Amino acid sequence: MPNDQLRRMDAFTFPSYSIDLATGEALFDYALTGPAGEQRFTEVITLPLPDAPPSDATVATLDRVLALLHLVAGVSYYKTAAPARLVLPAPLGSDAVALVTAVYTKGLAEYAYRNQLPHVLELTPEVPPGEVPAARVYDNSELRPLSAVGGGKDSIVSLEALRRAGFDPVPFSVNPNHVIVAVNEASGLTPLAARRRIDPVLFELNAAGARNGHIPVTAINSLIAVATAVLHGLGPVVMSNERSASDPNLVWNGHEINHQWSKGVEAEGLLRAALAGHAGLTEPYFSLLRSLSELHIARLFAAIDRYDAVVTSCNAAFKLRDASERWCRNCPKCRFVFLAMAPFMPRERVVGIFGGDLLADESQLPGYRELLGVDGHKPFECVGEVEESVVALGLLAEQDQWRDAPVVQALVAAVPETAWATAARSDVFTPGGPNFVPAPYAKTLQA
Ligand SMILES: CC(=O)N[C@H]1[C@@H](OP(=O)(O)OP(=O)(O)OC[C@H]2O[C@@H](n3ccc(=O)[nH]c3=O)[C@H](O)[C@@H]2O)O[C@H](CO)[C@@H](O)[C@@H]1O[C@H](C)C(=O)N[C@@H](C)C(=O)N[C@@H](CCC(=O)O)C(=O)O
Ligand SMILES: Nc1ncnc2c1ncn2[C@@H]1O[C@H](COP(=O)(O)OP(=O)(O)OP(=O)(O)O)[C@@H](O)[C@H]1O
Repeated sequence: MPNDQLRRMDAFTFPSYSIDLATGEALFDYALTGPAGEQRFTEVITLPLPDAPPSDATVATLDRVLALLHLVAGVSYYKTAAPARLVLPAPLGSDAVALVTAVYTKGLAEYAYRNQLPHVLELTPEVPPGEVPAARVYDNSELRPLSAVGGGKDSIVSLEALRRAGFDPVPFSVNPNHVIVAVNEASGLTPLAARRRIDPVLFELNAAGARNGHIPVTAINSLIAVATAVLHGLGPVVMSNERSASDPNLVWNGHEINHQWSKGVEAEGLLRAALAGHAGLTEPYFSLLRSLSELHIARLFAAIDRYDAVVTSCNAAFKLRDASERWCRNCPKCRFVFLAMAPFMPRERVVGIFGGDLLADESQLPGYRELLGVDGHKPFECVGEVEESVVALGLLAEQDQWRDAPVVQALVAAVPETAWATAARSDVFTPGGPNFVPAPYAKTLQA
């Protein structure tokens, strides 16, 4: 469909979803409609099948989770046109409406900002009137946790903490690539995996110039994980979303723009409430690392060395096409994670993990100046706060192995006095902020 027709679409709808329990294949249908016609999409998500067929009660709970996943996963297709109307397919309780509203507004906020589409930040879903039958209550709180694995340091820290504390976690990933497969192999645990196939029409529309941009992918992965946990009779989904994921990159038209919104604590609360209200799950989902800074997590990671040959946090390794093999060594996330790990490891270890020494390479300086708040705003990437970067730099400047590295020297000279003063008072190693970690898991990180 030509781009000018796409831009005249006035509504996004959710015609149907279904699951084939013999194959685990779920189909999610979407439509853009308007005077120029209709553009349909189908996303296919294949859940891993359990050994025994699920009970009727399990299928009923699963159906409620899939109903939420259907609504949330529509963001990928909505964004090609950004019509003014978001028309939901069935009556929905207030918790679920709050989740959907936030996913399409706050979750698409970076997209709205970059495409200059302020109406997206104000979208209000149209919900058909009617009662939603109450969900059966499903107490999953004491069952084995499903631990989401993204191939980076954060989920490794969670997996190992859960294991040490005796929770017997099951690793879980959506579309595991070679990095995630290698991380799972290094863990020695038996993982579960789901497959997600975005409608290829989306890539054709992108190539033809459709609107594009960042989407709240963690909300989608989280709901796929919850659906898998329900189908397999497992307990809470454990995520590894850190404290700084809740902090916005900037404010635009009075709205916070946060690249990591669906990793933040607000999204976590909304997802939990929607899953409790709409699907009856007592303990659906939480982030074990919520109260920790990225720098703190990096310090915890440094105490674990069995994943050094495989751990990869760089997003370029997770692209659907033309992915890098491991760290690309030239993006904000590579720069930040190198800076965060370096204070807690021998130099040769961190250089070995990344395959290069970013702090010896002066071409990295402009990117590091952004991370340290010397230039521009916090990059639209999964990176820690400016304060965390300054604290890390301060720690490096005290170490013989790093003090003379060219990038460290140049940055120490560039960081303003005020930033050093803030870093000196910093609480980056003190857990804090709101979290939803259930009581039995609260001591996990100290085990
Ligand atoms: C890997 C990555 O960063 N991708 C972002 C990038 O996409 P790109 O075009 O370079 O490559 P692909 O990922 O292969 O995607 C191709 C197109 O497919 C569409 N798409 C993909 C996944 C999806 O779930 N929905 C989609 O619609 C999209 O049109 C792509 O162009 O740039 C895109 C545009 O800005 C981003 O949407 C891609 O981000 C992925 C969805 C992704 O998985 N990103 C994570 C690595 C990520 O950003 N994680 C955040 C957490 C954010 C959150 O709130 O959940 C983080 O690490 O901070
Ligand atoms: N493909 C995936 N399947 C399932 N969960 C995922 C996937 N990718 C990321 N996640 C989860 O989403 C959350 C955010 O991902 P993120 O990339 O920030 O974490 P990470 O890979 O563990 O660590 P890092 O921040 O070092 O990259 C984490 O809980 C992670 O486990």
